[in-house]
Amino acid sequence: MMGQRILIIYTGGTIGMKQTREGLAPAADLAEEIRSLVELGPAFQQQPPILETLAYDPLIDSSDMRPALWLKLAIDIEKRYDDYDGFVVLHGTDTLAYTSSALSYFIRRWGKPVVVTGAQLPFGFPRSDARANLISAIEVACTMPGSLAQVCVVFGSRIMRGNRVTKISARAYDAFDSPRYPLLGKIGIDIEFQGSRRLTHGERLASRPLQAPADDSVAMVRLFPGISANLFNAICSAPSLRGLVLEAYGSGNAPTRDPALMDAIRAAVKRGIVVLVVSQPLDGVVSFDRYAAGSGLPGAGAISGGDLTPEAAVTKLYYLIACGLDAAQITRELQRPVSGEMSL
Ligand SMILES: NC(=O)C[C@H](N)C(=O)O
Repeated sequence: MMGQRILIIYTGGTIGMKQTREGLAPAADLAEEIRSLVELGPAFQQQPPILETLAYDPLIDSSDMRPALWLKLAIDIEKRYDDYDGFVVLHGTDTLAYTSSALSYFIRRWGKPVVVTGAQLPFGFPRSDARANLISAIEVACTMPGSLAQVCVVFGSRIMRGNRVTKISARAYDAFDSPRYPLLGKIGIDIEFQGSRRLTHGERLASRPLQAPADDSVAMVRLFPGISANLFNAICSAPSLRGLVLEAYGSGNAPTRDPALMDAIRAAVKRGIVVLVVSQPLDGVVSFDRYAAGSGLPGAGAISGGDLTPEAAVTKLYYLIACGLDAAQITRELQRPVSGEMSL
């Protein structure tokens, strides 16, 4: 029997960086290192996987990631979907949670693992996590049970649903967590999958052609004590704005004693801007009826994002815009999951 065929797409990030005078910067020779990778886990001793690589040009620090690139990544994977058993995406950690969320929506074929990973230290550095993360990602791509196959993030000791992760550390090797949803599995001496985290896909939108969404069609605002209607109006006056993620306090609370702010939100919604509310705490869920202070936002026409992470919320808005939906359709689609990103 042949080994699994895995395509490794290298987008950049610390995992393949080299030291330059300006600091760490992406370098191209990681693809060579991957090809010569022999130190694969026990799962491969009998049947080594067939690894192929696709390196992007230019390689980027993930701070340069853009919505159009999510679409390109999704198309690159979809085009090759039948040729491989699984996909590994090597990505910088800074915006990895956005990309893994975006891929869970933008890739509209299901049934194969798409594993996103990266590293906190470059491949060649002593004590780097790059090799371990890469090998774990390949092993997960080869062995993930079909019933569990989805866009996931493998990093440090955790296997997580792609649209549930958030970066929690710029220093620890366990840089990501899935605070609002259980892990898909754990990486220790063995890789242990949690078989019950099966995913049901919303297939409704899969036939709609995707257009790269404009960068400035989505914005994100985090509430803070002192936030003013003026500031909110200034952001919402951008003519291209279609959707706004509002990071509210706790279970969706906002300063309801500031009628000007609530009026500004109401006016934005009236102009066709979809306002999607998520919760600021790592382990937060929007539940507007818990506090009186939670009544302001739905009263102004904002929509609950439930337990969506901010990353999954922003990318979902971009995705629904990429599907060509209008404000009423976007509002409707936000109430249900596309790809397991929210609990109902
Ligand atoms: N650890 C990393 O990969 C950070 C890097 N700045 C990136 O996101 O590309």
